[in-house]
Amino acid sequence: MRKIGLYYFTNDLRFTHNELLALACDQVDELIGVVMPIQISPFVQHHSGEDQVGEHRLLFWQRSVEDLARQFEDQNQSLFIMRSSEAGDLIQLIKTCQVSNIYCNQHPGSDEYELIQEAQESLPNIKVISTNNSTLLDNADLPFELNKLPKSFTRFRKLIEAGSELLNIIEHSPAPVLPKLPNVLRDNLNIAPNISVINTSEKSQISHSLNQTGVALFKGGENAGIAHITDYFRHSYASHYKQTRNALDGMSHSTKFSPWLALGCLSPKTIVSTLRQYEDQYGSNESTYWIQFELLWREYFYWRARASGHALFTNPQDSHALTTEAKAAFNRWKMGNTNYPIVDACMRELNATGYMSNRGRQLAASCLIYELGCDWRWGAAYFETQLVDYDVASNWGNWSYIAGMNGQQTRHFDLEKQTQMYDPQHEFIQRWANTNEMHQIAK
Ligand SMILES: Cc1cc2nc3c(=O)[nH]c(=O)nc-3n(C[C@H](O)[C@H](O)[C@H](O)COP(=O)(O)OP(=O)(O)OC[C@H]3O[C@@H](n4cnc5c(N)ncnc54)[C@H](O)[C@@H]3O)c2cc1C
Repeated sequence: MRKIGLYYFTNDLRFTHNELLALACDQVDELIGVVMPIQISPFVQHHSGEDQVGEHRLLFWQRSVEDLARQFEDQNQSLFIMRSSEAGDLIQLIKTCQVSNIYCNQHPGSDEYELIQEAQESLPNIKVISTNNSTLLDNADLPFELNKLPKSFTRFRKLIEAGSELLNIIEHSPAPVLPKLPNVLRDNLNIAPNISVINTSEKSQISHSLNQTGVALFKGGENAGIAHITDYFRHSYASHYKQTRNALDGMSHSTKFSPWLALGCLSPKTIVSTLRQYEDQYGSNESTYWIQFELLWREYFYWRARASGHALFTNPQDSHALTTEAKAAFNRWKMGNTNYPIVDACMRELNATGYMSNRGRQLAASCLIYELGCDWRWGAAYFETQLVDYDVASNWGNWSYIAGMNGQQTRHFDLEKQTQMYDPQHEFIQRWANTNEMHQIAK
């Protein structure tokens, strides 16, 4: 019997160096590639006060999906988008196309994970092949059971680094050859009303409006991501990363890999593999090590999200008790009008570009929680709507970490002192003080 596979793309929007896609192409005779639409949940809408995804995040995602769709077209295939991320729609599609195998990344978000579980429970004969397609490590690599994940990052990192072969990654996965689309779909697309073909020739609706209000700092898609890492490692930035990474702006002060990593346009294995090549050629130092160190933070939050499930989104100090004053402060924070100049500059940068430095994120989060007395989840939810590099595990994990959840110490930053350290001449603050100057991003 012919095997029909369905590849469900979530945060692994890439064609090459996609081990799971290569596996699917090897195992099935016909393949349907579908992308999950970008959406924010009612929980996030409620906590952020926003009813849609910000234009920068949406545009980056659209470009990434289009880039992937183009790679499908190059092999005379099509990439589809689901009309919704409801399990019912997915189940309907599986039944209509007589799918036997589903391939999907092990997403750290509990909603995404449950969707696949629901499909599997309703269709017990379906084979679900789900691997860690967006992390450095696989479940089997972990030197501990997931329910015994170390509480502290340092302990986690040391255990991983002790198994040194885990991080000696040499990548060699050729671009896959796609099986053809199932005949049933090719002959009549109308039989699957819950999906539509991604048309790469249509101009994105929002790109025009974006030019009026902000700056697209990053171009979505695997090709743009590969161009970015190639360019990054062509320079000597990696050899100075540790000294520059905390800067509030400057495109080369930190790697800016995060948007492509978040959507899976780039695999972290590609980055580590390229980093190793750079070290072989130009030598390793504390800075090149530190890029790996930061990628291990990403890894830590991924596994923490997997271990926590829904608990990642809870706050024992429920915000119902919070006053309307806190809500008003939250709205001012979102707009960059808190009267804490460093935080306002960061928030205006986020709104104008969809990006904020790591230092900026820490200060903005600390201010919302400790100066303005808001529920940390409001801020996490707002970041979710805006960040081009939004990643459920890194975002909610970092916020809960600063808020001192999970038995961790709280992280309250002294904004005055941080301004002295990271913006002593107030250049960054000035750049964003006047919203008319939003386009002046430091290069
Ligand atoms: C409140 C808050 C929210 C955040 N939300 C996100 C998010 O939604 N998505 C996201 O990718 N990162 C998030 N981060 C982590 C970090 O701020 C960004 O990864 C980083 O700023 C991206 O810029 P870069 O690629 O130049 O980072 P670099 O400094 O160059 O770091 C290299 C890579 O390491 C990883 N990394 C670095 N720092 C962290 C960290 N603290 N936690 C997890 N991974 C890290 C990223 O993948 C990054 O691309 C958040 C941090 C905070 C404090």
